[in-house]
Amino acid sequence: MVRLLGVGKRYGRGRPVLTGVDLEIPRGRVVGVVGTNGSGKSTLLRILARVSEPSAGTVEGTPSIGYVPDRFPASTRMTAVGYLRHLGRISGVSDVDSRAAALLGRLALAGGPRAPIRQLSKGNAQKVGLAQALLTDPDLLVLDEPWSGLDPAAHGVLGELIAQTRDRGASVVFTAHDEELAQQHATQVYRMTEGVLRVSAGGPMVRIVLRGSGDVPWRTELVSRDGAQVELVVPADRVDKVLLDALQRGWSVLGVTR
Ligand SMILES: Nc1ncnc2c1ncn2[C@@H]1O[C@H](COP(=O)(O)OP(=O)(O)OP(=O)(O)O)[C@@H](O)[C@H]1O
Repeated sequence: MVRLLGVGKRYGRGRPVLTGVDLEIPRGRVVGVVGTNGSGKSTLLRILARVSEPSAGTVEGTPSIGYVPDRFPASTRMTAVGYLRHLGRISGVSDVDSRAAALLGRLALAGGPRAPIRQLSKGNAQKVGLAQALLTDPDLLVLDEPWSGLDPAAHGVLGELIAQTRDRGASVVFTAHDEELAQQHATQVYRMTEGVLRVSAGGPMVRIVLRGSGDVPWRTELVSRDGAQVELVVPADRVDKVLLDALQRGWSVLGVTR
């Protein structure tokens, strides 16, 4: 349904934020993208949502899109239901009032559907953002860190909404910081490392902390580097190889957490 080929992104004259990203999102799939702060996840999602153009490569496919950015802009004077009604009418949604009320009810929006959006907390504004993205039954639902700011009850509802979207044959792409959470909800999980996207192994992951100097040769596994200390998240079946390789290169192993 959507395919990115060799997608790159650079803001102004800065260093590339995305490099050679190939990604195919077929119908009925849920794709999770994990990675550290600043690795390029939101940039990738903005390109998928068509609110940003890539600097290199191509984006194929023209699905209808529902997009929730990492921070839903909650500056409007409208009420939640008024805002959804307005958007629904622009998009030609026929039963917009009942759909909006049902979505907001399900997400348990604090203050109810007539709550003024400007007065909502981050999590509640996020719920209006989700309702807005789902209102039109899009072919592709793009969710940037949808779990952040949501309370545990809403976590469950979000999981159900993602599964229902998948079950009606649409696709979902989301970002998350927590690999386990991503594996729980996605059919396929990718890891973004400094703008390079790789399939994440999917099996159990192991955290390794090393101390050493010089280049880090395990780029796809790199989570963070703080001076001489490096943290990697490695698929369990690669742990022995990475540890052996690290010791041979003169790194010390500070910790292994399974
Ligand atoms: N509009 C912009 N102009 C210039 N640089 C930008 C812009 N948007 C993002 N960047 C830079 O691109 C890099 C990747 O940012 P991005 O928001 O895509 O990362 P992220 O993985 O989503 O991070 P986080 O987990 O913190 O949300 C960062 O270095 C960021 O500073």
